[in-house]
Amino acid sequence: MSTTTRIANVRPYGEDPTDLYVCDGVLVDPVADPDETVDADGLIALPGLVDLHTHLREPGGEEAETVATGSAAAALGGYTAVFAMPNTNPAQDSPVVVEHVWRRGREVGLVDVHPVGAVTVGLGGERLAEMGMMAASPAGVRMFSDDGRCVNDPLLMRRALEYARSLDAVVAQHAEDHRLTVGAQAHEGPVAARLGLTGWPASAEESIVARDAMLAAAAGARLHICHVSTAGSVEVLRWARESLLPGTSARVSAEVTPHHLLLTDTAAEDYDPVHKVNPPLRPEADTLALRRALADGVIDCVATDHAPHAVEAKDCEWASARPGMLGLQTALSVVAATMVATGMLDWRGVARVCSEVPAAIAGLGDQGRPIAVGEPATLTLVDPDARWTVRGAELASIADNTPYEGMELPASVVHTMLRGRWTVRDGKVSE
Ligand SMILES: NC(=O)N[C@@H](CC(=O)O)C(=O)O
Repeated sequence: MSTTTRIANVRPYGEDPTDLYVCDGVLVDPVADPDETVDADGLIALPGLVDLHTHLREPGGEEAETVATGSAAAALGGYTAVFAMPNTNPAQDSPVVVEHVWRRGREVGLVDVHPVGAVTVGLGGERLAEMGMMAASPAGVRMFSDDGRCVNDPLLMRRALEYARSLDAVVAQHAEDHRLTVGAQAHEGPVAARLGLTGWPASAEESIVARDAMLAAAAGARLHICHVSTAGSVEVLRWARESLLPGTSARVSAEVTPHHLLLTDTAAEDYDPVHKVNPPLRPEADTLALRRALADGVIDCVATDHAPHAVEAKDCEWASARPGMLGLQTALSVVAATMVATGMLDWRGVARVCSEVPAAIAGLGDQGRPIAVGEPATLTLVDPDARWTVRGAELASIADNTPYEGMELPASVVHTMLRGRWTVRDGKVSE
């Protein structure tokens, strides 16, 4: 028998309080005697968050994260769908591996897990992977990326875009010209020079963004730029939108990570590898340009680049440490701190950049939907007035490499609902 739930006094998108009713996984008209009432006084309802950029590490990196622990972190962070990047071991470059990750996601059932397919075999940058076979697998892959590596060869990138177009898929590029970042450890600038760390120049990212926008325009294909980190990339994207793409069938979208909205290159001054990430943290002028670009739509959405690493990979000297930071459980709070508290986005804007737009970029039909009768009951309920202190050891991930350790952040996720089922209640994963 169907049960009905009333979510009482909730504020959709931060607007006026109302009651939402849920039955059989969808939002329905008011019901006289609901089976369950959840008091949501003071809470904001957002459509469930969608992350286009997550590293779940399974298969092969289970000492840092698994589909189960990463799904728990995602649900606790308010996410209802995540895209799992293919730099696993073996890589997600074949139908069998993407299907494995997709099935594990369904077994765990806390969040929709969409495996991203590799563009090239083994992320080796030499031969295209079986993109068509991955698209045809039960995982239905529609996003391809070599994330962690750039598809550096322009001819291979062109072929990938053309092939993706025929599959109605998007290529997500990790924009880094590897010829310009050999040995790079931190943003190329005065801070890295002072610390004696080899620099990662902004132009290594910006030149690939420009090149790939042109390749996408010529191919009439869909390109997504991962983790945009510089003011120059924003200007290239703005130019592509205004001058290059009109009149073509191409689409170019872009994401920014929470850590690039909040943290700057000076974080490396403590030489703590928890602050080492790819692309590197940039100077404050970039951070502020990224916030403005997210507010005005030149950057389309937020993606976490959740990158768990085992202790051995981080508890070492800077140069040997692996790049990457946890992000799933802190993303919404960092967006609240950088975009809402600064007045640059309201909660409707947060719904747009953390749910609606990423769902549209990935072509998800049943996520990022309006909070309205007849729509899926896939929701995140947020306490905008809460403040909490981040403790890596208390996060659901196996790894604890959060750059926000000990930091007090605003806004917390209280409940998460996936198609009418609570995945998180009162800040805890539902059994
Ligand atoms: N973003 C990161 O710093 N790390 C990513 C991959 C990458 O290097 O982009 C990871 O998989 O750890």
